[in-house]
Amino acid sequence: MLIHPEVFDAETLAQNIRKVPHWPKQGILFHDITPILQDPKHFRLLVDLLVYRYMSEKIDVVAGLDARGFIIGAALAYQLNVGFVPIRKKGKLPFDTVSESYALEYGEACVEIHTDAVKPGARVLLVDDLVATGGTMQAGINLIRRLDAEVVEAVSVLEFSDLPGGQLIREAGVPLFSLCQSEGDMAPEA
Ligand SMILES: O=P(O)(O)OC[C@H]1O[C@H](OP(=O)(O)OP(=O)(O)O)[C@H](O)[C@@H]1O
Ligand SMILES: Nc1ncnc2[nH]cnc12
Repeated sequence: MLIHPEVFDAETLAQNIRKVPHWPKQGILFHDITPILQDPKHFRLLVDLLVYRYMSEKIDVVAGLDARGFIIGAALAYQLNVGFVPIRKKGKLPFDTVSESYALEYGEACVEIHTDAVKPGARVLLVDDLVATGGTMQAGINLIRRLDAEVVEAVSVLEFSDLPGGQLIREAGVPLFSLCQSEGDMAPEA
């Protein structure tokens, strides 16, 4: 049975995101969603809020970004009764892939998707835990578009509203739905 969104709201989720200063490097305030996942009520709330949003939409497949997008995306796909496609960090997928490189606040990364993972014209929901610079989500959008499929909406648990990531995604023509917004990912001076 689904938790109705009026029973719990997304503020409950925001309160369960742990902030870890100076991880993975000095100056970054890491927003850790694992406390949501490890509590069955909050994990269900997170997934059910998204199930309610998309259960009446025509979605062909959910794609999840490595790594926490796998957890949320797979649970959502299961409930929506559609398939799940992983978009993985470089070198992990065994079959033919297309790749996109991008910059993170704390380094560089490259993500890949199997070339047969989504059909041309498929309506895809793209899921990750967080949008900071938007580089990861944008790379995922580019991959899906390169397979001639459509990103119906990009979904995140948390969006940093003081970074341009969300805006960039929307300007790329993809609606972004974030359950929570937060300002500032800079850790206080040590
Ligand atoms: O909007 P962006 O600036 O691209 O940042 C967001 C990404 O950063 C984090 O993952 P990370 O790359 O740290 O990898 P991980 O999932 O392996 O922890 C997060 O889970 C997003 O995928
Ligand atoms: N501050 C942050 N916390 C968690 N994931 C991130 N990805 C990029 N910046 C991040």
